[in-house]
Amino acid sequence: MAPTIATPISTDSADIANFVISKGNGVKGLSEMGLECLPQRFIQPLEERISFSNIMPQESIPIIDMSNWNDPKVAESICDAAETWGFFQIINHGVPIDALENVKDATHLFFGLPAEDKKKFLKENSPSNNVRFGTSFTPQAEKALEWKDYLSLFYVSEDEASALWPPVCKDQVLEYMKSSEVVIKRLLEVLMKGLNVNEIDETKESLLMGSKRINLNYYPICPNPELTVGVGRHSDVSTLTILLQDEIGGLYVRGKNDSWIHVPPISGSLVINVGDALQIMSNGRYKSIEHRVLANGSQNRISVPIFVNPKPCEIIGPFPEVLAGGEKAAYRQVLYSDYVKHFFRKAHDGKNTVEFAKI
Ligand SMILES: CC(C)(COP(=O)(O)OP(=O)(O)OC[C@H]1O[C@@H](n2cnc3c(N)ncnc32)[C@H](O)[C@@H]1OP(=O)(O)O)[C@@H](O)C(=O)NCCC(=O)NCCSC(=O)/C=C/c1ccc(O)c(O)c1
Ligand SMILES: O=C(O)CCC(=O)C(=O)O
Ligand SMILES: [Fe+2]
Repeated sequence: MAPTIATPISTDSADIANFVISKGNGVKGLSEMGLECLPQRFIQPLEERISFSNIMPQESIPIIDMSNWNDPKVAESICDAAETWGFFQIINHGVPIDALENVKDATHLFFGLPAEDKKKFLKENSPSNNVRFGTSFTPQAEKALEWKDYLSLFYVSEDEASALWPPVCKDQVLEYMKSSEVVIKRLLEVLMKGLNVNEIDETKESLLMGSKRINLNYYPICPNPELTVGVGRHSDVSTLTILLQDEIGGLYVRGKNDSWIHVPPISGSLVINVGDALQIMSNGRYKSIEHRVLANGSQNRISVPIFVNPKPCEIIGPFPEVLAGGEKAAYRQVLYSDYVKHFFRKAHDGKNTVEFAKI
């Protein structure tokens, strides 16, 4: 008789949720048990799984060389990309390659920690609301969980980060955030000029980039990648998102007519996307486009998005400069922290978040 292999958990949904979410093992813990089948809790309805017939392999989001960022042609391509695609990649952006490599290494270091160490940063144990380790986006609101673990860090100050962020990654994350400040400002300046906003004064700075959140995402090898997702369809609630991905790939952006376009990894590049806050402030000129991430059956993937956001206490709405020519406001004035709470209280649901602010 074949020996029975003791499994550390049953496949019962409650046991799986306890092991993954409450015990701090994450989906990485499940993946490393060598499961042969995806547990039921992660199986997405058919319509949420990526069908390869809708993927456009010949299409690509723009790739913009930032070395001559003062060149009006570069500015034009940035504004065009933000209007037409909502997504683009930048190369020669000035963020040192070492800073990118170090933050990717640090992401692997954090997720490589034993569950007991990562558990200290679960919502219920974390020393601060600004530091959170978790699995999936909103497990309490989701019918099917996403195959993703994350560490989410809301930046308040260097001192707070030094005191509270996980020691294995905090220096590298802070260095990456600091070294990306220049390119973030340049992008916002260019995008604002395209809206007739010629100066980012203190008020505009707080509206556009008054807060930042950085997530370290870990997508472990999945036993049945075709049945689940790494991240479900959503648009970001940020002003702009600056995303660093590794060499694995798997991010898809919504194209025309229900199609999906892959964002191929380009060594040293950064993916930039418009978030809902910028869509609202530009009165719909710049678009926050739906995107999602596939699970992978053979490789572990990481990504590191920086969400550049309005300050939570700011009231956002279409800029007066955009409405000056008589254009009608498509969005009402909303308190940004109300907008974010609305986003965090529901499962990912494509482009629906922005309905909250529509007139
Ligand atoms: C977000 C709020 C408003 C929440 O504050 P507060 O009211 O004190 O409550 P809270 O208990 O911290 O969180 C409220 C809920 O949001 C959820 N939440 C908070 N932070 C996160 C997070 N990082 N990831 C997932 N859920 C979160 C919590 O689970 C809470 O749910 P519940 O416990 O009420 O059921 C506050 O922290 C704030 O104002 N932050 C500043 C602005 C900000 O952070 N903006 C976020 C931009 S992030 C952004 O653009 C995208 C993030 C994202 C994340 C995962 C993905 O998978 C993804 O695709 C995208
Ligand atoms: O992992 C990625 O490539 C994208 C993740 C994402 O969309 C997000 O965290 O908001
Ligand atoms: Fe996103």
